[in-house]
Amino acid sequence: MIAKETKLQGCYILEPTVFGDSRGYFFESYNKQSFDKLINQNINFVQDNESFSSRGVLRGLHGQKDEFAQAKLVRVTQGEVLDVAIDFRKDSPTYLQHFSVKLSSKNKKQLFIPRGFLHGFVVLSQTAVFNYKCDNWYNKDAEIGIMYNDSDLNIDWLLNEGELLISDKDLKLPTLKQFSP
Ligand SMILES: Cc1cn([C@H]2C[C@H](O)[C@@H](COP(=O)(O)OP(=O)(O)O[C@H]3O[C@@H](C)C(=O)[C@@H](O)[C@H]3O)O2)c(=O)[nH]c1=O
Repeated sequence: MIAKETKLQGCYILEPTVFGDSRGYFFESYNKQSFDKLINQNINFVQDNESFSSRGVLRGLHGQKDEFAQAKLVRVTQGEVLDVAIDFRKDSPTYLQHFSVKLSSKNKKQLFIPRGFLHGFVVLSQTAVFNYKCDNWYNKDAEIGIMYNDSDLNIDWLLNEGELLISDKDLKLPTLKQFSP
């Protein structure tokens, strides 16, 4: 596995070492010892999630507040998505900046998103299976979010607005200007 820090402090792109042979391939998708060493932190993941979505489905921008914040290690095991991490840490030099990367079952890239970030993705392939580890439990009451098309964040989702499929819940999220913590 190799890791490269993105422009957002503490947010890393990881690429596993893939062993291919006549049978197919093998790779370690997560190994606590090497992962912690690569990102120089001790992360204790406690929950694994999986979602399935069709092309155009956009989930986000989501986070959990205060002591319920979650760091996430995200990857795609079928299809391709554009994944977006937004630095939502008030004290960070890159506060409100975002980082986007295509994650796919083909490139096998993973993104580590620290606590205090918002996260979202849009599906670029016909369908996609999205898998992620979280270092804190889901807490419905601690959920926070910002509207995906917030004009201050100005995220390029690569697809046309008409192609997007978004939950009613996400369409009710506030803009940055409306957001009150
Ligand atoms: C996230 C989550 C949802 N749920 C339930 C609540 C709800 O009934 C159903 C669907 O939830 P949502 O609509 O919030 O699912 P979704 O929009 O896929 O939410 C996810 O989006 C991505 C971008 C993230 O970063 C995740 O942390 C998470 O917020 O699943 C859990 O039981 N546990 C969980 O950890």
